[in-house]
Amino acid sequence: MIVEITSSLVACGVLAFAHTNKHLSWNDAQKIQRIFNNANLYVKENGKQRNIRLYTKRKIKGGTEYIFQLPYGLSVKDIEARKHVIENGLNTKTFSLDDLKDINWKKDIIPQLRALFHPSKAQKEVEFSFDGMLKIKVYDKPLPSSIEYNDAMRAIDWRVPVGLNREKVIRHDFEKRPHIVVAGATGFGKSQYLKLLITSLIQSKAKHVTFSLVDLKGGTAFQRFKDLDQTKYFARDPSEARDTLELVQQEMDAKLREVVNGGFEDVAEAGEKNRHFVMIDEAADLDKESLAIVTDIARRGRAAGYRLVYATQYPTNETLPSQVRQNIGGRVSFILETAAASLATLDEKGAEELPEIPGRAIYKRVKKETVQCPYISNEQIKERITPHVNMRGRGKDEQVSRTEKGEHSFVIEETGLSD
Ligand SMILES: Nc1ncnc2c1ncn2[C@@H]1O[C@H](COP(=O)(O)OP(=O)(O)OP(=O)(O)O)[C@@H](O)[C@H]1O
Repeated sequence: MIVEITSSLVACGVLAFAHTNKHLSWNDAQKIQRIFNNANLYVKENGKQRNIRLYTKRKIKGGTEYIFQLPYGLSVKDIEARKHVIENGLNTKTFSLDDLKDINWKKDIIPQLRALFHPSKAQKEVEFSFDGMLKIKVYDKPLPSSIEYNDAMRAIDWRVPVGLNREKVIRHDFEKRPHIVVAGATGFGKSQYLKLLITSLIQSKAKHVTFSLVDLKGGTAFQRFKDLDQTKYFARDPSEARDTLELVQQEMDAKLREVVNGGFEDVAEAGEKNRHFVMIDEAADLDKESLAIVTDIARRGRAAGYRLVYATQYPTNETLPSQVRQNIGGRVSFILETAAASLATLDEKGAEELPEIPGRAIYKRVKKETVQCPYISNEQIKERITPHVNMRGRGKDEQVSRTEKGEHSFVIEETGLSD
């Protein structure tokens, strides 16, 4: 009897509270408009405040898309920079009258009310796009925090997986955009992503891909790939890196001459199938001479079939010179420590606001999107690359040589890499 009276009193209290505080039952479109207003995302025209206006909404997989009209003068970039404010607002601990229908009034009400306010209920994520109208996708659940790699995600031709959004695998096309930057604070998935890149290229283009691997983290990231048939150069300190890059530059020059002398614009037109990937992990540790060569590869590599993958934990205007940035068609950024680092990588803020989840990244070509990079285990890598590991006794016609200073660097005569 006492329990029933208490329950009824609490229920009346909750209903009265919800009724007098109508904002608690606002839908997401209303909340978004309110958040825009409070975050100064509006314009003033002839002394009047102009806000975003809801045009329509529609259900999408995992959430709802709201389509708004933007007032003249409100910039999409400004809105994107406040993504975290909008997400926080949508996830502020509130409940709607709808939530009350799940309450069992015959049971103890207090724990059920507590559960309603529990933060785990608040996990909405938003994504923006603009095509004349501002589209805000509100997802009820966040992207998975870990996705295991499987072969359905593999590279297709030179289109290499970057990660998954909520609908599909997003791939980077190295034929359309020959170079990428990979940036991220330590421990959030750069090396893991480079390993995925190499493995998936081996899976799709074993006969046509060549690697020059520059691993300035002491050889740890690329170690398992150094004996691949496809690995031509392997360097693990700044001096070996310089030697390697000089050799790569000479070869690139020769290839360019060949292409031009053949009367072609680039390797694609010349029908050349091979591509040479120069991958550098911790590019900030390159010396000045090496950085100049990397800049040259970024500038002239496309036509010669040379592809640059430039990874760094410290993206700044010095480590990412403007000539490199101008020629980079794709950027993959894991969480970064500062807005300045995000600006240096993506030309805009935002990577500093990513959740602290390894593998969570912003991928930017022209537009950007948030993805979860698949996780590939060392066992999975081994399984896929072992047939390509160059073992003595396999009777291959190979020759290991060393660059002048690089005791561990080697050159394998290119055999079996082309048709
Ligand atoms: N895509 C991913 N999915 C799930 N976990 C991941 C992913 N990428 C990385 N991790 C986890 O984070 C750890 C660190 O990743 P990784 O070595 O790639 O970081 P990093 O950015 O290269 O760091 P550092 O610059 O210090 O070497 C991995 O050992 C793994 O446990």
